[in-house]
Amino acid sequence: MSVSDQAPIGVLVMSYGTPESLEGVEAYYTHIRRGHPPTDEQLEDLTSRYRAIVGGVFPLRENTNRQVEALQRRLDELAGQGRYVCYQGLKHAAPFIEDGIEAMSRDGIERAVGIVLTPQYSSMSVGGYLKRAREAAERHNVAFAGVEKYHLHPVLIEALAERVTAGLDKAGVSADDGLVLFSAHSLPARILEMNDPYQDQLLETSKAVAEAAGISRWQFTWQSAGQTGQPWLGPDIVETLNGLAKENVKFVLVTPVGFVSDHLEVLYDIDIEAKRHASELGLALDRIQMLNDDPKYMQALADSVIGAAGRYDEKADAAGASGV
Ligand SMILES: CC1=C(CCC(=O)O)c2cc3nc(cc4[nH]c(cc5[nH]c(cc1n2)c(C)c5CCC(=O)O)c(CCC(=O)O)c4C)C(CCC(=O)O)=C3C
Ligand SMILES: [Fe+2]
Repeated sequence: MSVSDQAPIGVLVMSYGTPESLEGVEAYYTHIRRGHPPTDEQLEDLTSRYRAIVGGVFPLRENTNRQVEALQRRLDELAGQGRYVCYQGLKHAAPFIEDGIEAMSRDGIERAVGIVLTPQYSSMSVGGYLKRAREAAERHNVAFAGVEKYHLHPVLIEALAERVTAGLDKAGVSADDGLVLFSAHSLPARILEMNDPYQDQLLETSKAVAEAAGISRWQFTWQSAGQTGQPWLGPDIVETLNGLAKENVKFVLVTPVGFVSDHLEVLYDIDIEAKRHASELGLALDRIQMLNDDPKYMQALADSVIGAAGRYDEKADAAGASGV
């Protein structure tokens, strides 16, 4: 093995990003809206949702920091200290995806792997992250290998199944009495015409978790759809809960499978909004604990990163074999 094969590989850990303070919500929202500032009403609406979950202090960033530190430790354990070096790259906040690649380049990193903190691929989610990362990497002459998905990684499925079982146990409900409601962030319905794998992968994750946890009663629903005037994928969780109440379901365990962390779409959209709606319907609603820095989740991420980095070794082997 040549010296360069031992050189550290940069790991760009990407996520949606969250503001650093309530004052930072406007700049964050403007970035999400591709540079168009929100109206006062839109800004107040989003700020009040953050106020409701974090009460003015911002724990959300620290949560991501902890995940990246835990992934770094796991990679060190699996591959040896110094083999992988993690950097953050956020979609809508600093350090942006491009900042992460730039930092790698400054540190002399020549090869990078990118992974997103969401398990399923959509051209509108993971595809967008990887495109930005790849373009930045090209500008900086850093080789880049992206992880597109890990939605059926056996250790991820195990981690989610454990949390489903724990959620049902906590409620004192057997696997057959409660209904497990898998959920994920909706996207504009036009992704269906684009043959996007998002919906299929979400259903594959849900089915695998249900099987691993021995659950027979489960459904999948969308949540957190945007208001863009165009149709988004449905049914939304509110409609789904209405239907379940009519079927006399008494307990629902919401299991977000497209999210891995405690953030706004979970702490507000499920814990406050969906819960309030469920209670109006006389339906008990609880949610699984999010994975955050769960050791099994870290294992699934580390394994996916090492798998993607393996593509560099294959290339090196092929080059060696052909004498290039
Ligand atoms: C697929 C998907 C994921 C899951 C995959 C992934 O993780 O990437 C995700 C995650 C997240 N979305 C988040 C926050 C927001 N998303 C918004 C708006 C939008 N999301 C979209 C899609 C997704 N979003 C889309 C198509 C829009 C419309 C505008 C656009 O085309 O981009 C808005 C604007 C206002 C609103 O509509 O509420 C906010 C505040 C936070 C962080 C919250 C925190 O701070 O904890 C997280 C993890
Ligand atoms: Fe979002």
